[in-house]
Amino acid sequence: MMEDLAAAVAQLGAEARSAEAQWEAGRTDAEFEDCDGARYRIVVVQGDGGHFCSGADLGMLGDLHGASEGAEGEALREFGRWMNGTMTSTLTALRRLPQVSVAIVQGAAFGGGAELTTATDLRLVSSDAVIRFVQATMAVSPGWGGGARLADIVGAQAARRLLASCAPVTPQRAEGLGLADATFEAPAPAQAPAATEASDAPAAEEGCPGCADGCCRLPPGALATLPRLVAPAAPVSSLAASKAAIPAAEPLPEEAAAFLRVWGARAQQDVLARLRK
Ligand SMILES: CC[C@H](C(=O)O)C(=O)SCCNC(=O)CCNC(=O)[C@H](O)C(C)(C)COP(=O)(O)OP(=O)(O)OC[C@H]1O[C@@H](n2cnc3c(N)ncnc32)[C@H](O)[C@@H]1OP(=O)(O)O
Repeated sequence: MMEDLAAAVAQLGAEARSAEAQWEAGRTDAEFEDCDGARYRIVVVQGDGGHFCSGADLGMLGDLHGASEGAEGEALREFGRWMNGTMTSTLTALRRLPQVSVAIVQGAAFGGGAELTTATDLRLVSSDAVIRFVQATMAVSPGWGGGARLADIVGAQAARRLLASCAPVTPQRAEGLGLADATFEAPAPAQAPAATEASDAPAAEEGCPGCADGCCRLPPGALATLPRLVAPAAPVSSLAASKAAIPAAEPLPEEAAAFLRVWGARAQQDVLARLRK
């Protein structure tokens, strides 16, 4: 999934740049003439099989963990560096495409999949969708560049809460947060996935900082990086200006550094060991 997305975004970017170059050079052919200098006007990101995106491959993460316990997780850390670099640059490239981009979120958008929802200009969220930033339950922080983008969309404090609580975000809550620009009825009756998970989370322990979403069960260290992840984004005047303002490198280098500090650490390895049982 990661390589396919990277290739598709690179292709779109190349076509948009070449179309703009042709337009400027006055060399437009029939295909471009009626499309304002670019072959595509809008980019839609949508999942299949009833879900938007389930994030990183947990089976592979479990295998990597098992294969590299003796090597102190070097294989896992190497994968984390590759995934962080590839997914952050791909989603930043998607975010910077000149076309208007729209995520159509149906079913689950979990972990990296939730971060993928932040990489488009707009989000249309189906009634059966659940968006869930589960990274902290795996003792890691956003690794696809989605922390800063989430703050840009919902504001820094709401982003901290979503990243710290790992709470399932329903379409209604997403609309209230501004994470959904519109909601629509799911095409077919579908059981919303994992929306009930919050109900089986342990009740907040006495003295928990007031979060009823079960953040008490987060592994130690999972929250250590969050305060630095969601720096307030600079105000932007227009969609074009907002895209031009996005640096081609990862949105927040410290977001990548924070991720690589916790990726492959003991807390994550303990979570992966439980997944393998
Ligand atoms: C920075 C990125 C971040 C990190 O690396 O820390 C991550 O993204 S970690 C991954 C976070 N994602 C999850 O925790 C999602 C886990 N999956 C689910 O909660 C459910 O599968 C769900 C809600 C996506 C779909 O539920 P549903 O009941 O509709 O289907 P199944 O659960 O039966 O799943 C069908 C089939 O897909 C396999 N599957 C689903 N998600 C993953 C995944 N992330 N990695 C690998 N495989 C996944 C699941 O095992 C089933 O396979 P099968 O062979 O049919 O048993």
